[in-house]
Amino acid sequence: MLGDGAAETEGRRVVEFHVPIIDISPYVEGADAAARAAVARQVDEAASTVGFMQIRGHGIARPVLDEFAAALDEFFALAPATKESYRTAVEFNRGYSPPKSESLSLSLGVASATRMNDFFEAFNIGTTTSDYPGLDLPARAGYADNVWPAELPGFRPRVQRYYAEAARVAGTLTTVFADALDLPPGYFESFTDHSLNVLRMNNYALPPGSVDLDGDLKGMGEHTDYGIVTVLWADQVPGLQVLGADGRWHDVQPADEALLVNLGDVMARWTNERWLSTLHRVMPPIVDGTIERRRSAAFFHDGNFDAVIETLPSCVGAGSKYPPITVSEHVQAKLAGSRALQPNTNAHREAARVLSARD
Ligand SMILES: O=C(O)CCC(=O)C(=O)O
Ligand SMILES: [Fe+2]
Repeated sequence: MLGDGAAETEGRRVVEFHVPIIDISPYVEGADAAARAAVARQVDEAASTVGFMQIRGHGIARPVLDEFAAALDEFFALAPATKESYRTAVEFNRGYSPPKSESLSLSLGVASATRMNDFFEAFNIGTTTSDYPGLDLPARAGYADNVWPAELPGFRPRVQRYYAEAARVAGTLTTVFADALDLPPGYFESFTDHSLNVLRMNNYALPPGSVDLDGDLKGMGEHTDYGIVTVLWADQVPGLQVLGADGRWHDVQPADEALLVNLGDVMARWTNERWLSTLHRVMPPIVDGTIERRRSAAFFHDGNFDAVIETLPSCVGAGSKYPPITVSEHVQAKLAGSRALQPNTNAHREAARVLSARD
């Protein structure tokens, strides 16, 4: 029996849109099996119905988050020409991305009317070849060197501190996922022991009066994240919208002390869409006719570049919806869309969902 407000569409329960808050401290603190199992059940429910959740009890100390936010402010306050000097070649997802230099909807092969209407600016860091000296990982497959702003000596240690914490939380989440999917403990370790990770720090800000709010302007175009799981820190300012199973966009803001978590395409492929790689976007947060500044930082845990992703045996059911693919092949196709503006022709399932969304 389905409860009030629930219905069934194509075999999937459609529940009223809600991003649940889940306390993951039983996993962070190593509590007993029963407490962990209760967390895994909540994660399975959220992953199967919305693909987004909020986590508390993640163990990231308040000062680490505050220092990280302060570092982000310092970087984005630099002069435009200084920030520009930290751009890297488009094939490397590193350094500075100025406003309107990327188009996230092209990562799905969906062209927007003006193409370049994503006004976010970003600074990216990620896993590098030198993090795994024994493995000889290819820079071109996503392990490019980081760049750091020389003007701000305090930026690097504060960002790296948060990055390490976000990586720890992502690792804990994959432990929860193995339990939630009834897989052997540590199942995902061999797919993530030299994981492509990227931290994208986003700044959504345009000087008052500098914009024509023509309805096509977006903070960040609609997209699904590419990898296994994303840990998202965000200001409590409106802007983020998530596509619900009802085909409508819903506003989402993090609760106090919570981080948002959403699943990416690799997880949807592994689970044959038992779990969702949910579409989301950022609309301009307009307050009193002006765009209100908003910051976020997405930590993408994508998996080893050479990991082959094929449907988990427990999720094959009536047949796989996706052929096997390596993490690198998938991520590079998506990045070619968003950063090099070559529409991704291999994302039919997600593109169809964007085009059918009711605004
Ligand atoms: O700014 C946000 O809340 C979302 C950012 C996002 O979706 C991304 O960086 O992939
Ligand atoms: Fe995203």
